[in-house]
Amino acid sequence: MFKTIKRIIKWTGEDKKRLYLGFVYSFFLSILTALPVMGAAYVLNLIILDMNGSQQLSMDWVLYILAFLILLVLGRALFSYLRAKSQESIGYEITAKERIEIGNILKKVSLGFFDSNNAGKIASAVTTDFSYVEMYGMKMIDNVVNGYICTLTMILCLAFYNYIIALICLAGVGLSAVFLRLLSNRSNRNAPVHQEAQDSMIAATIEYIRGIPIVKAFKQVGVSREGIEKAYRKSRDINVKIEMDYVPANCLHLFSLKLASVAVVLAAATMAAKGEMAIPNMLMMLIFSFIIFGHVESINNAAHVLEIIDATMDKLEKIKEAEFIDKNGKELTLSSYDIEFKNVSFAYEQKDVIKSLSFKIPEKTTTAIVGPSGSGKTTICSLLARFYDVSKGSISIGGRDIREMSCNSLLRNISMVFQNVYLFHDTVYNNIKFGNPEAGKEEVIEAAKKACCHEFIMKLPERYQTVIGDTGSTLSGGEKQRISIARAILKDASIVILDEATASVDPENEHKIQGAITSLVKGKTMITIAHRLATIENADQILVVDDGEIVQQGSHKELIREGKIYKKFMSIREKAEGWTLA
Ligand SMILES: Nc1ncnc2c1ncn2[C@@H]1O[C@H](COP(=O)(O)OP(=O)(O)OP(=O)(O)O)[C@@H](O)[C@H]1O
Repeated sequence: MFKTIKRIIKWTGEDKKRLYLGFVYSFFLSILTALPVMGAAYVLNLIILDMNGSQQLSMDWVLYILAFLILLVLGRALFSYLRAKSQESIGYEITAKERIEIGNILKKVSLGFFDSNNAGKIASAVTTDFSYVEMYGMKMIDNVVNGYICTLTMILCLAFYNYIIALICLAGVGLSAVFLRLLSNRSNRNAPVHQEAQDSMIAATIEYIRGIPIVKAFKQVGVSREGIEKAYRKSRDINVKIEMDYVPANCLHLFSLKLASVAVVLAAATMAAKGEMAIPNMLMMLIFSFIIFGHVESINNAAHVLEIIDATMDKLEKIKEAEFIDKNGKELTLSSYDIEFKNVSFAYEQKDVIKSLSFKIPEKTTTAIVGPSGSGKTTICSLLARFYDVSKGSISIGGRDIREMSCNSLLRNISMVFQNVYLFHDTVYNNIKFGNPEAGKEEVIEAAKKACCHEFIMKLPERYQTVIGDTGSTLSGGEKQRISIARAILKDASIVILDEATASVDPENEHKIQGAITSLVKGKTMITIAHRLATIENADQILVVDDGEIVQQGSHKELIREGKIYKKFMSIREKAEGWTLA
């Protein structure tokens, strides 16, 4: 528990001073909590002495004390405010910074990182897990550190009146600390298990929401719900088990505090009965002991949350340790755009996917990559964009190895149009402008016109300011594709990587998409994962990939002459498109 507190304090960085200042306010707060009780006991004592006739009560003196007590209460409110002001916002400020930092890290890691860290794990780390740190981090530090400050101050005040009662309280706090340690150890063991169950639950929820259209289409609602129900049930079972695991240590902790409370009451009452302690002082002791044990009880609650925070910090540190794919990359400006793959091999974890591949793509030419499903076409493009690094060999653009370049300077030269278009939940305008944040309104509209989208955008309710539904759900497939092409046109990069849609679109949309692509690739070096016959036939060069190797390379005519896999592939495409080759 204290290790986690030290860790959180370290994590507060520049705000550490504010945190420490909060501890100082807390110390004064404790004194201001103790003084009114002591003052009240003193006044009560005077009243009793007056009633006994042993001392005359001066009303002026009582009024002074009452005014002083009011001042103390106001002072308490002030220090409470100052403590909250200096400490409570720290958690929110730091987590906001951390979230931004993690967002930046995620942009720079290899895509392989996301294969081993599923979306649920990352999403829960930056949302739910982080909210524990955000909302409870400072509160829990307050509970523990300020709780102990207050406890020790109160015990010192008690010792001033009666050292036996102070010792009983100290013993109660000490004994509870032993059980607190037990509780802390259990929390330490259970927190990662709790988080894992939570990660699976979030991953299952994301999966369920993403899959809803397919589920509806196949009328498989029951089957799809099985996954999330299983994850929810598992989370429930784990949480119940964890709670049960806490019960013994929790009960022992509370029992030790209650036992100490009873001992305080008995000792104070005995002393009062023997006339060794005045009744008001006895009442004051009891109030003090309740305050002390109340603080220690909240430390118990904090122990559990602090262990969850500790596990969260472990998880976030792991994300932060992720290696940047371009850690040695420089900001380079390219002057030519010939692409060369030299003996490139690549494996996803253990699976060899690209095997010693070599080819050249001259600047401003078009290259079509064809091949069976799973042969490695997408992987080749991902390697060129450096979503992953090659395992062997090298890829160069304009004679520079892409590993010398930062991802920013590399991707500045590449536009990508994916088959599965991703549009942000934002306006049409911003979705296009994403291609070039510096672009003005005219340029955005110009790009939209070239990509044949201007017409349909003008028919949308808010035109360019229409907000696109989640992942573009309010637009047709062809419209989404054209918006993504407009985005790429606006980027105006020298290399275009295009994954041609496999799904057939209606002839009008097909025609418009082709028009948009023609505008996009004018004067560029283009690599297409090609499915349409026209694209393949018109390419300057065709690479036929099979099982991660280039099995044929050349122009359409050359490859048809060679026959082999290309001819077979083309005849399948012809049948699909209803063409016949001359
Ligand atoms: N992230 C990944 N992790 C592990 N294996 C992967 C990953 N992505 C692709 N693969 C595997 O690598 C091989 C090549 O995949 P790739 O997507 O490059 O093929 P493709 O030719 O583009 O296929 P398609 O035409 O079906 O899109 C396949 O066997 C695939 O299962």
